[in-house]
Amino acid sequence: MTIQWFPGHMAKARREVTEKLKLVDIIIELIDARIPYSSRNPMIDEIIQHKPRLVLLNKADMADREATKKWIRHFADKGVRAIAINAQAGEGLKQITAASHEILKEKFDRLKAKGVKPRAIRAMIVGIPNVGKSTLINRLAKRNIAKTGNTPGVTKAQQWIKVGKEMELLDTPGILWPKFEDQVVGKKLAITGAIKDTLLNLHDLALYGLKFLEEKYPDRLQERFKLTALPEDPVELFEHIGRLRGALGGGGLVDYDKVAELVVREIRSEKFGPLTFEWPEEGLAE
Ligand SMILES: Nc1nc2c(ncn2[C@@H]2O[C@H](COP(=O)(O)OP(=O)(O)OP(=O)(O)O)[C@@H](O)[C@H]2O)c(=O)[nH]1
Repeated sequence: MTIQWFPGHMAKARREVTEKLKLVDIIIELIDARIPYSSRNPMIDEIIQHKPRLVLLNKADMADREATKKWIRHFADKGVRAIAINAQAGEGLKQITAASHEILKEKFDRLKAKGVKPRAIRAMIVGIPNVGKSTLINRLAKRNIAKTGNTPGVTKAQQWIKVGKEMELLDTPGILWPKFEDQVVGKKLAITGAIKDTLLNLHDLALYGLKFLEEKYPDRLQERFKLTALPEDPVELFEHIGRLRGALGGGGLVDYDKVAELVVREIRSEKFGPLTFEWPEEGLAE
């Protein structure tokens, strides 16, 4: 689903998350393992304040394992617990309750010392659109609950979903807006499919993807497009791919639109294997 984010929507989304903060012990922040920086809401720290949090690197099946390990260490260095999961296949989900327990241990021990009866941990999932919030909620609930495509601003009665005996989850996730200002962030969101019907020029996006592959995964690029060498000129690369794949138009000329479409589609559908588009050592501004 695509949401056009206007200032009013952002204020409303923020307000909704802020209100629900009071109901929960912990925030489960869902991000995309392929773009852990770009898939975070730009104001997340400000919004959730000092509320304990667990970061889930979702879609880890589509990300570079090495990068995911590094990101987990990177978060740990900042004192934030992060876990890699695949919400679609239900992988890594057992760790969620265990990690939440650890994060909240002190708080719950304090309550216990005060004589408060032990209770389940209350949690809420937050994240930008398309990061996998509904998929995860359904997985954790073991049934179909969250409608994919909740729009911020549409309030309904809160319900709690039991996740085993030890956790309760708000049935509606907090949907927060993505980063917009930075063009490269926009490209990363588009190339991973977080923004589908992209306003970005498809040629630009394909070029970005090819350049990224050339820099980070040159072997995979060469292999897939049967390249003996990587051409300097992107036009040459487009020509080569077009002829190889028969992406031709009138007069047998290479159709650049078709090539761009093909490149973006193949990157999104993992034809180049699992890819991570940003690494912690790049020192992206936090
Ligand atoms: N490969 C892979 N795909 C996933 C994973 N989690 C979710 N997806 C897919 O990502 C897409 C978006 O998932 P949703 O659960 O609808 O995302 P959402 O965050 O609820 O999206 P909004 O409702 O727009 O806020 C769907 O096509 C899911 O099947 C995962 O771990 N791995």
